[in-house]
Amino acid sequence: ERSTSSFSYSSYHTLEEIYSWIDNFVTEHSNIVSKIQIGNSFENRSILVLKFSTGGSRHPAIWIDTGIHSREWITHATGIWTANKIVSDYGKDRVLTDILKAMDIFIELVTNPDGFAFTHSMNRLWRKNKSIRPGIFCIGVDLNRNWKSGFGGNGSNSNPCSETYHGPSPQSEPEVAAIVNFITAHGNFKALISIHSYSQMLMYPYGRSLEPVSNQRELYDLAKDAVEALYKVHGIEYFFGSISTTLYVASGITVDWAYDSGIKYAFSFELRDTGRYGFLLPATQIIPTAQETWMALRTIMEHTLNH
Ligand SMILES: NS(=O)(=O)N[C@@H](Cc1ccccc1)C(=O)O
Ligand SMILES: [Zn+2]
Repeated sequence: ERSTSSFSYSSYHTLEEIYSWIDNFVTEHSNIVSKIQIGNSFENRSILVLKFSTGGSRHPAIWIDTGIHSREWITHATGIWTANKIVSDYGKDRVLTDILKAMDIFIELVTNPDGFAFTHSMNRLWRKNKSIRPGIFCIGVDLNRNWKSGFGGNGSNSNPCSETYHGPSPQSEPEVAAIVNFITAHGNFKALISIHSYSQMLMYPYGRSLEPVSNQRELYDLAKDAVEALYKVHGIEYFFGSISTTLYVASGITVDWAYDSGIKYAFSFELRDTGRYGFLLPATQIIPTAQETWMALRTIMEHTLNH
């Protein structure tokens, strides 16, 4: 493909198509977007991040990741649409323009490239990465259990054959280590949003325990505002609250690490639907899902800008 104008935002795409889109997208919007390789996956694929910046050296930053669980295809598709929305609305949407005047936005579209490639080639419902280790006879680690905060706790599994296998040690997986190293080296991230599917929920830490975070009231109120903004678009209802009280206890997760690292606005989405199609959400729902999710993301980013 030579340009993003022939790219269908209402279709699901392969890893190669997404990486090609990224190159075209950065070329076409080089004034505000750049591509950063933050590392390599276990099978040695590039791990790519889009940086949206209007200049400045170390602007406070917002992190968004999609596709950490490879079968959750609606999340990559939503991330791609969101990237295009940002460049389309910059200069037109006052809130977004104010955000980008003061902050940088980083989006990692394919956070688990090996798993994603595998969902296209061999197993559509693959969740984990594709790491293998001597003497271990099942493949992959759950990248949403491999983070240091609460590592190995309840809601993660030490059995390598489990779908929630936490891995041999915190950040053992290159896909997780790459993000930790990048965010830690940058040192000025104010918000992190990790996007999953499905269940229609907007959640914040902690997953590892029922203990409320120090700014729990603020996160509750912000989540409430965000899901109301989401609802106004297509009437889709989300639950919201802390992960452990809204969904289940889960340990070693992205947002607990982010929060404990000082990123006080840490959220995780579970996008559409509530189980009718689940991970196999029809492509006809990509754009409606992305449109409503954008309004929630914009609400969280605006709050981050103003606090
Ligand atoms: N997307 S999902 O079906 O895997 N559910 C997620 C739920 C989840 C999402 C964010 C933080 C902790 C837990 C999971 O990792 O178990
Ligand atoms: Zn998930």
